[in-house]
Amino acid sequence: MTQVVSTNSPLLHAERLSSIRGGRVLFENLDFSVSAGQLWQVSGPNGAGKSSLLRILTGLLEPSNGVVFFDGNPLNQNWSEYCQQLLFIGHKAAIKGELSALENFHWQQQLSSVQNVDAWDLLEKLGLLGLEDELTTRLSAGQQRRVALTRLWATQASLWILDEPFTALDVQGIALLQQRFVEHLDAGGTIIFTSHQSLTLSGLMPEKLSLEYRGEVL
Ligand SMILES: Nc1ncnc2c1ncn2[C@@H]1O[C@H](COP(=O)(O)OP(=O)(O)OP(=O)(O)O)[C@@H](O)[C@H]1O
Repeated sequence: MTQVVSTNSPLLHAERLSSIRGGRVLFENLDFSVSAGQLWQVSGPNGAGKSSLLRILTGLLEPSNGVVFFDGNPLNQNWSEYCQQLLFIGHKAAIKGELSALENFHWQQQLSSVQNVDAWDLLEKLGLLGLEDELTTRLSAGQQRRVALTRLWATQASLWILDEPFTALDVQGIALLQQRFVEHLDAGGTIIFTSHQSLTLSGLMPEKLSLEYRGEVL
């Protein structure tokens, strides 16, 4: 069951966020608010700073300037609550190549708060049945992505931050993931994701945050 934060303030609020990396200003003075139950898509060309922004929102990367608020408080003052509510899947899917799909699932289960889901049902849903004992490093890119995404069916986190979750998925995988988005949003959950593609499932109408590529070096 998704835990929904009850608050009148935005779930997540970015104030005057700036990021300078590799000697380039990626973005400056970004202000936006994400309410519980919303779907946000961060888009922009390669190198525009999408992953950097997501990592700042997760607290993994310090902004050069600005503050991220969760439930009305700066992240560092609300850290333990934030970690309980957050599920982050980065661009490089967090799976262990030396473990099988099944072992990866169990490993993830031990790391995070999870719903009681049947691993075999989940592997079947994600088209991984029959591959459960294969080392994930030997799976295709799309299959590895599917292993990483099993977390979305097992988590209790209400806020999902997902970097390129659709990468490498086939048509059926994309549809499955979009359906999972719908279920999470219907349950009051919140999703912020990056993608170069448009969502195809009707009913999924993300708020858009577009970053531009700024080539000038400081
Ligand atoms: N670890 C790092 N150290 C220094 N600079 C970095 C680092 N990672 C990224 N950068 C800089 O930040 C810029 C933006 O990277 P980022 O990954 O946020 O872009 P992106 O919009 O997610 O790109 P893509 O669409 O290719 O995934 C890069 O072009 C690079 O100059």
